[in-house]
Amino acid sequence: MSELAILSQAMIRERKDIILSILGGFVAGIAGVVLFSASGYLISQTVFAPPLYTLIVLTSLVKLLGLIRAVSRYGERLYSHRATFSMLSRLRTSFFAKLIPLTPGVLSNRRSGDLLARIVGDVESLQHYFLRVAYPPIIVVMVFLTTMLATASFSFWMACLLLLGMLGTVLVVPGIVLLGYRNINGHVRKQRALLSTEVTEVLYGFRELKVYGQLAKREQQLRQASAALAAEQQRAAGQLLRGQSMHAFVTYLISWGVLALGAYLISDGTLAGVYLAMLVMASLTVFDEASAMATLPAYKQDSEHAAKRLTEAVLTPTMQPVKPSRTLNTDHAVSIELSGVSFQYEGEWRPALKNFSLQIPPGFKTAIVGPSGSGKSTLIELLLKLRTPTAGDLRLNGISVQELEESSIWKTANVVLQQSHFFRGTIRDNLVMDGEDHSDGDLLDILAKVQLPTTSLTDPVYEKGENLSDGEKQRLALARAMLRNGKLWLLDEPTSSLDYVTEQRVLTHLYEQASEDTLLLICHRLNGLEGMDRIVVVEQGRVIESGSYSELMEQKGYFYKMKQVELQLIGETGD
Ligand SMILES: Nc1ncnc2c1ncn2[C@@H]1O[C@H](COP(=O)(O)OP(=O)(O)OP(=O)(O)O)[C@@H](O)[C@H]1O
Repeated sequence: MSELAILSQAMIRERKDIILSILGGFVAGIAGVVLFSASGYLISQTVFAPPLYTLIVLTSLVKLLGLIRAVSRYGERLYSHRATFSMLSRLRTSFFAKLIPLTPGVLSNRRSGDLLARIVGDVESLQHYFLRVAYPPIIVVMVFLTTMLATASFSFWMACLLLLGMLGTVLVVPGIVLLGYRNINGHVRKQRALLSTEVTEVLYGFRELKVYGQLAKREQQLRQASAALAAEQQRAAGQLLRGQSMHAFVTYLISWGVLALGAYLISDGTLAGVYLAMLVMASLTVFDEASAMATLPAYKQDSEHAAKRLTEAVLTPTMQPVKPSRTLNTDHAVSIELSGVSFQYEGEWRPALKNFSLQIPPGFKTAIVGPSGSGKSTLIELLLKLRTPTAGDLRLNGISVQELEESSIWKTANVVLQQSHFFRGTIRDNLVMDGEDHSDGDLLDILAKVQLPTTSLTDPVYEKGENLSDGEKQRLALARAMLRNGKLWLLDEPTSSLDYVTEQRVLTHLYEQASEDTLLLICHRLNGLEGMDRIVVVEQGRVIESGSYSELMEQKGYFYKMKQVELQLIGETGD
């Protein structure tokens, strides 16, 4: 199964521990079988009042086997868990490294509530693959074959009975359980995903649901989803229980078979009676070693499914990232070049950007304006390499973005996105996010520039900045960007929630700081754009006008009309 390739590769890297754990498991299994067989033999021997030394030897052997069994079981657990956790840590880091560049795409393709729960759960599920699926059958078969060989020296038919039991417990019972479990487990997964999505929706949309009177209805749906999941889980547990019962049935059937066959062979004179208890004990113990096989199908299903979903999430062909090898020079203003760029969100019927071309020389200040939904924010996401264009080329300093390491782009860019995230902590924690050292004086200076002069660095910030107004969040996000020393400013409606006066004050400081840098500002308000080197008007993913403020006003095209509408709205008359 190709999805399990990642697990197999991880297992190959831990082969030393794996071999040791298999060896430990085999020795523990065989020691167990011999221990109980020797006990059976010891009990039978006592009937014949053997010499004392025979009893001493047998008792010591039993004790020694007990010790060997315990030590090798410990070794097996130690090495198998060490291998598992090393594999898991490798998988976690490699999966995380693959996921990070794809995060925006992955998150937008799937419902995030389900996705988050799934990713964490799926990686955890993989640990069961080695521990409970891959290596137990190897040990079970090895122990069975060895026991069968030993039994064959007493009776060929008894060895055949054990072979039958091995086929039953290693193949037939797990196969039957797997068939039933596959179907039930699919339902459990579906219900779990549904519940997880419902919970996320209710948590995030709690306020709106309450205001619009939909909370009771959503709670009811949540309860139904939870009950449905519990019912499916119960069915799955029932199926596993059936598997364990079938295993016990086969165990006892074969052990009774061994007893009956032994009795027949004794009466026939082909087997000495003193061996019967030993053979029965061997049969019971060898099946005990195989008890893990009854639950194997559940773990097999879970880990295979987890591996499949993780592979889908990070390695679908369209999302395969190109290996970037170049870095962006962070010392100088950056030039931007877009030629014939198109981009379409997955599942969308129309492209967000169509054959979009634009050249911005280093140090240029460019405003991008246009109606809502025209593709402006998408442009910034492509420049930050958060998404990959479907066609065309984006270049920064003449280097294709595909060839650039994301980290070097992010280091150079001072970014304010439409929605900024704030973390629980203090204002200081939320300002200093790049790990660089900033003195309190610098931080307070920046806060004053973004018109937050009374804010203290130790003021608390709640999760997602719940205790901040939208305007405060925007100013804090601007302060965060202004603390960086990047030479490329990518600002997506950074002041849309501010009043005109505050906006102008903040932007004055920002433009002062960015005087030598390249600046791309997305905005809806058209005031204050006179100072821009270029204004680009975008509509339906295309550039429809481009030029300086005066050029566009002279053209009397789209921008001019937008400006007239704005002037009328704020009470100043247009032409
Ligand atoms: N994550 C997404 N998944 C699917 N479609 C999206 C996604 N984000 C944006 N779109 C679509 O892409 C188009 C361009 O969106 P974009 O956010 O770039 O526009 P915009 O010009 O920045 O809008 P606004 O001014 O309202 O912020 C829109 O039609 C939008 O519906």
